[in-house]
Amino acid sequence: MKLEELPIEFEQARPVLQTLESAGFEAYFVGGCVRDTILGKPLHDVDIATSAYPEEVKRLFSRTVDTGIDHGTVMILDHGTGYETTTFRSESTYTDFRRPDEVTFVRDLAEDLKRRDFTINALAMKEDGTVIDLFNGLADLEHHVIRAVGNPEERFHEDALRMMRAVRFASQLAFNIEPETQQAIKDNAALLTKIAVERIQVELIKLLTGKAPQMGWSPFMQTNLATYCPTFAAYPAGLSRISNRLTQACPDELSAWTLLATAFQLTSTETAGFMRTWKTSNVLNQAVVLATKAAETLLQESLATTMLYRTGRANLLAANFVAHELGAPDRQPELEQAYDELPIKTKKELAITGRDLIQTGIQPGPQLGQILANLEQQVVLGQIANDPTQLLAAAKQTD
Ligand SMILES: Nc1ccn([C@@H]2O[C@H](COP(=O)(O)OP(=O)(O)OP(=O)(O)O)[C@@H](O)[C@H]2O)c(=O)n1
Ligand SMILES: [Mg+2]
Repeated sequence: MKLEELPIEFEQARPVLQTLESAGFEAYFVGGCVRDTILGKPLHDVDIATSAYPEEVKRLFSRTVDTGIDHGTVMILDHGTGYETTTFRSESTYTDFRRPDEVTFVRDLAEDLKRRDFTINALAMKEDGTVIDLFNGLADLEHHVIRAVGNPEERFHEDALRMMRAVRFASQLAFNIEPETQQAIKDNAALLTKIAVERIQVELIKLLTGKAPQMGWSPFMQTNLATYCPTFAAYPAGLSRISNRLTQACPDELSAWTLLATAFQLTSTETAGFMRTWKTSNVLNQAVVLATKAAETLLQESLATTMLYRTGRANLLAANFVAHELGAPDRQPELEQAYDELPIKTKKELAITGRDLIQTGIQPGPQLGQILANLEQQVVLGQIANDPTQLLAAAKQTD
């Protein structure tokens, strides 16, 4: 197969391949960029593999950075925004189910491709668009199949995260996992416990935000990968709820986490602990706690004005998505309207500050905080205008 018209990203990287080739080396585009081009999907990074050893690559270009030199990866900055170029590798034994014990550089493309995870990811492309397909990746792309390269068991022993990659690609591409590959995941699912939670998390979120989430979620459940994800084994009912209900891609990471916490029926404290186990950022954790609370409320009743205010716009949208997926009516337009009509959106917008109150003679302290909080609530509820004169008068009355 030869692709006649290549996306602009390849055109820009072409001089890198040409330089390597004129020096007598082989060089190819590899991995996700080839797969996504054939699928007609937009590219996010262009990876290059070459027979040149790292030192040889560095001699051929004037500006390079050793981004992963031990693994053979050099960043070439001579053209465009920079291209990661990795020397063909053949990896030996894997004792920890994560990384090879040692990396051996080789001159042969086939050696490199046969240690890659799935046939659709083991395609290489020359700079002229010729596709090298040693493992029938093109047929699998055409038939929408995720199949391990060679022996699936070996591939999952090399890196157990690949089992999560299988289910996330199934969701992102709406592909089916080939039965032997799926069976090998089931047989080896427990190896997931060897993998860092940060790496699992990335794949889990890609699964939930993928365009066909059930195509990933269903093998994720059937192979027991779900049970070996941190914390998940404690929530069988919540997991089934997602299996039975989820139909749409989560619009973002916030919605994905909110979906999990809501389906698992976590309290705010439990949600915060759950997110800490998954090692997500504090900013995201706080948002998920608020959105989960709102989603749980939306599943029972409508949201009070103070809750709209406390939750915030982005968290409300996530809460509505999740509540809707889990069976509540879609209230997005009315929630957005109600939120946009709030007289103020944050405390910062309140027309007076603590300092203003102190200037009128109110003593600093907890009582002042309480007065301010009451005024804030009254403004949110539309009981008083957000006007300094009126707010100060009301403050004096309560003092
Ligand atoms: N555990 C892994 C991770 C990556 N790869 C190989 O390295 C390539 C690039 O990896 P990565 O960028 O992580 O994945 P992509 O397939 O490019 O997918 P994405 O679109 O998410 O970047 C993959 O295509 C695959 O050939 C692999 O064999 N095993
Ligand atoms: Mg990639």
